Amino acid sequence: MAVPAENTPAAPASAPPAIAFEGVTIRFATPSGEIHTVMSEVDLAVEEGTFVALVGPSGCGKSTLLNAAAGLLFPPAGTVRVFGETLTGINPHAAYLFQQDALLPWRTVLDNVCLGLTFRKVPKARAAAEARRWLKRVGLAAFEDRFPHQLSGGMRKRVAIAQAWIVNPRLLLMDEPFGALDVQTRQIMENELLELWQETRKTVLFITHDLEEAIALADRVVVLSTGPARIKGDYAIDLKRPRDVAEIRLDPAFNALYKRIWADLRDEVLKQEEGAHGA
Ligand SMILES: Nc1ncnc2c1ncn2[C@@H]1O[C@H](COP(=O)(O)OP(=O)(O)OP(=O)(O)O)[C@@H](O)[C@H]1O
Repeated sequence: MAVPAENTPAAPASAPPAIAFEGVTIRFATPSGEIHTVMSEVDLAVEEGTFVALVGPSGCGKSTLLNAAAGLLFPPAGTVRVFGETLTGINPHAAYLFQQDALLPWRTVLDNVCLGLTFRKVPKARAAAEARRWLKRVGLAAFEDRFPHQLSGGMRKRVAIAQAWIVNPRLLLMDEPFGALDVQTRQIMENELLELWQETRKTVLFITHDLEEAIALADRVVVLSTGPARIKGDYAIDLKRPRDVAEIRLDPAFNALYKRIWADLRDEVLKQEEGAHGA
């Protein structure tokens, strides 16, 4: 049975959240010069080691929130804290995975996976050895000399995952990382991500349009309202782990959670649709 996240035991006072948005407001100027408030006074704390999924209607500000967590944009009001420290530049603890992978097309798979270590001045031989270890871990040991265009979508995603994990980030920011994959590949990748997460227990903030994916993967699903975004709902997902994303969908508790969260999300999606059609 799901309980609201606010009813779950609090983390020890000594451990600050991995990421905390405190009263975060974000505005953009529109081309006509008007100010568009994307989110207003958002408070959200993500405890270290948890997997949190963010869902919300299209355009409500999910990616914007992730960009604020990455230190790619700074809110005019409110604070973003990372492991207790106010974020004032690029988040040094975070790795970012986008829907479109950001592999360099002119570099081999091995060189792409090495990138983060190379930037950190890790000696070449050590970086290559570590990259090979990661390529083995994601099942791509035989593909290190390939270029990204010679890989399938799922394989490119595995390279991107190895690229992110190799630098041992404390926080993974994932913006619909599997959105562009076919259904079967997506399920395989979701299970691989869960396996890796289970081993490493990194903090994950994961955006998805797909509520089923959110429930199957996460410890907690946060629903954002249509703009200006605020936290509409916050649900603890206490389904058993380890999980298989296909099997967990058959669990009656999964269905019950889906119904509850969808009731929240559906209202916001309808409001967004009405707004988009000028109702
Ligand atoms: N750099 C920017 N300048 C101006 N407006 C922006 C900028 N970035 C985002 N926006 C606006 O902020 C709002 C939220 O965008 P965002 O991409 O965060 O939404 P989202 O929930 O991730 O959308 P989707 O689910 O469709 O990917 C949108 O109205 C978008 O047009």
